[in-house]
Formats: sequence, C-alpha cells, structure tokens
Amino acid sequence: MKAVHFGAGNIGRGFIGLLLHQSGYEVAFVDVNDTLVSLLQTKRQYTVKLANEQADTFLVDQVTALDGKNMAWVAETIAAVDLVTTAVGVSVLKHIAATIAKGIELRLAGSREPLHIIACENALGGSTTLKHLVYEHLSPGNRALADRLVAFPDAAVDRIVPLQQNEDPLLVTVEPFYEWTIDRSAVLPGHQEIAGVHYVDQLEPYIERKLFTVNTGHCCAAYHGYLKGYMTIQEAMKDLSIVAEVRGALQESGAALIQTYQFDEAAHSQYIEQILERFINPYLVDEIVRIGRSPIRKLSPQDRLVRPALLANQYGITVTHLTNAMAAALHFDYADDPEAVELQEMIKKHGIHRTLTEYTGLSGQSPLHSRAAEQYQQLEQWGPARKGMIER
Ligand SMILES: NC(=O)c1ccc[n+]([C@@H]2O[C@H](COP(=O)([O-])OP(=O)(O)OC[C@H]3O[C@@H](n4cnc5c(N)ncnc54)[C@H](O)[C@@H]3O)[C@@H](O)[C@H]2O)c1
Ligand SMILES: O=P(O)(O)OC[C@@H](O)[C@@H](O)[C@H](O)[C@H](O)CO
Repeated sequence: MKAVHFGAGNIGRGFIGLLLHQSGYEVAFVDVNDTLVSLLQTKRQYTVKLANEQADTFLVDQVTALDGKNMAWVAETIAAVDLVTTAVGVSVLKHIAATIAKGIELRLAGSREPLHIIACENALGGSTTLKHLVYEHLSPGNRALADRLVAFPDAAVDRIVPLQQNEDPLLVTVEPFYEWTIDRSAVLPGHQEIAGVHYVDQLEPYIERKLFTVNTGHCCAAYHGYLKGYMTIQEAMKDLSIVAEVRGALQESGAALIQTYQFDEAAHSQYIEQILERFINPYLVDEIVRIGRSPIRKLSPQDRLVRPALLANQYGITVTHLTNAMAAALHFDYADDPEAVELQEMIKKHGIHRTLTEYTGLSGQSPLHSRAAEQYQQLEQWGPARKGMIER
C-alpha cells in the first residue's frame, strides 16, 4: 500500500508517518522545506523516540520525499496511491488543494480505485474544508466522479509533538499517548483500516472533546505562561495560578461538552486529569510559543476558546476562565509570530473592543466580549512582570 503525506514536520513524521508505516504503507512525504525533503530522499528512513523513561524508539523506513513545489511530480504520485494525508496547518490547505486536484484528475482518467484523503489538522471538519478547496479546481465531470471514488473523511489527531532540538534533524521525539479518530461514515468500501486508528460513526463528539479540552487547556496554559515569562509549558504548569486557570477553563468547556454530548461526568473529569498529566510530561520540552502560535486562528469563532465559551454561555454556564484565556491571547505579542504581530497592530490602531469583535466574532453586546475586554485590562499588570522575568 502506498500513501502520500503532505507535511514532513513534527506530527507528520512523529505520528501520521509512523502509524502509516506500522500499517504497511510506503509513505512519500511532500514538503516545501528543501532540507527536509533532501534528507528524507537520501536516508529513506528516520527514527521516532518516545518521551518516556525508557526512551523507546521506532524506525520508520521505506519512506521518501517529494518537493511540494513540483506540482506535476506530486500529482503523478497521488494518481497512484491508496491514501493521501495532510499535517501542514489548516491555513496551508488552500496552498496544496490545486496539486491534490491535479492528482485526482490524473487518477480518474485511468482508475476506478477509491482514494481517501484525510486532513490531520487541529480544526473542525478539516478534510471537508480540504474537499471544498480541492473541488474548486475540478471540472464538473470530475467532481461527479470524485463524489463516488474519492472520500474525505474528517479526523481528529491527538499526540503532543514539540519543536525538535535533536542533533539528527529527522529524529522526532513524541509523547507516548496518541489518538487518531476517523469518521467511518465517510469511508468508501475497499479502505484498508489503518492500524491504531479509532474509526467512529460520528466524529463531532470526539473532535470537539479533543479540541475543547487538549487544545483549550494547552493554549490557556501557553498564553498565561507567556504573560508570566515562562518559556515552556512544563514550567508554566508548575505555577499553581496557571493550573487553576487551565482547570477553570476545562471545567467551563467540559460542562458545555457534557451538556452537548451527554458525556459521563466522571469519565470527562478523568479525561481532563489525564490531559493535565500529559502537559507536565517531564521528558518533553514544549515551548510556549509553539502552543500559542497563530493566535488569530486560536481566537477565531470555531476554535478552542470562542466556540466552547459560546456553547457554555448558551447553556447558562458562567464563563470567566475561557474569556480570561482570550484576554491573555490578546497579550501574546511574540514578534516572530505573524498573527501575533497583526493582532498587536490591530489593538494599537483600533483598540481592544474592535479587535475582539473582528477576530472572535463576539459583538460588543455579548457578555463574553465585555468580560474578555475587562480581563484584558486587568492582565496588563503582567506585562512588566514578563519583561522582568525574560531579562533575568
Ligand atoms: N505538533 C503537535 O503536537 C500536533 C498535534 C496534533 C495536530 N497537530 C496539527 O498538525 C499540523 C502540523 O503541525 P506540526 O506541529 O507538525 O507543524 P510543523 O511546522 O512541524 O509541520 C508542518 C510541515 O508542513 C510543511 N509545509 C508547509 N507548507 C507546505 C506546503 N505548501 N506543502 C507541503 N508541506 C508544507 C512545513 O514545511 C512543515 O514541515 C497542524 O495543523 C497542527 O495543528 C499538531
Ligand atoms: O497545533 P496548534 O497550533 O493547533 O496547537 C498547538 C498545540 O496545542 C497542539 O499542537 C497540541 O500539541 C496537539 O494538538 C496535541 O494533540
């Protein structure tokens, strides 16, 4: 079996590539990073190391890489594989859609074998988004054929893979835990199930539970941690006031999830505790600026802060920690993150209220808006504390 995977980065190599390899796939990674592509082409293998006491390792071999800038080469390869996966970042999907469409077009000209395309990004409906982007490049005839022969099952992926600091540039250190959940209802007959993947009939509860617990808690710790001058999530999670913010936010999103999906309360509390343990894994060094990256995406209406806050608010659940995390996100002024820079410029130019409305979609009438704005002013006090800690 053959697969093309877009994005040979942390989750690409450390999670998707590993599981596909373990299921018997030969994986061709597509990336635009020339160094990564050339190393994978030369070595044809890499190692995944678990962040645990034993530092278990796994060899992933029979891999290759394709230059993502070479559309014709990538499309020809897609025409001949069984599976296409992505882990490039949800905002990059629009840049790979034309190449995938070209691959589908070539494939449909000569084959009636089904093709599955799965976006493994942190977003609701990632594969569906990719499908819409790909369909923009297909002729009406090919769209009709693709409706029958090409499936885009949505998925949720969970494994913490930090920025890598290894001497071997292909080695990737990952946390031991993983969960890859795929919407079975969108899978076509003939799909060979991927070992280690959990296929479910309805994905929404799984993806919302993951995004609004793991990622909500993670960014909450990151934005508060950044404000207080911590460099890693492990450092931030030693600060009890930050842990209290994270727990508070997860109780708010948890209460909303329990109401929406009738989750068992005790099981959900256990899920939260397991996630807090994962954040403090002492064998990982996970930088706060990675977890806080792209604050505009993280503050958007469908993402990990605003959507659970809106849900909770609808159910009459008091929301203060999620809005406090939004307020902290608005203080994330990391100069190397283009979205953080844009956000800070917007605040400087137009003030906090207009910025909140523009990026979160929360109108000035929303109580969540007023609370986040008020908390933004209260958090201002941490600015000097952060600078002091970073200078020390
Ligand atoms: N790292 C994690 O813990 C984790 C866990 C679950 C989900 N995710 C999600 O996985 C995705 C990737 O995250 P990551 O941490 O692996 O990021 P990353 O930056 O390590 O990897 C992304 C890779 O995509 C490549 N890329 C960018 N543009 C491309 C293009 N046009 N064509 C082909 N390749 C391109 C980059 O060069 C990079 O190698 C994100 O959506 C993220 O939210 C990450
Ligand atoms: O990848 P992002 O930017 O959506 O979120 C940053 C982290 O929270 C995220 O990568 C987690 O490590 C991951 O989602 C764990 O499964």
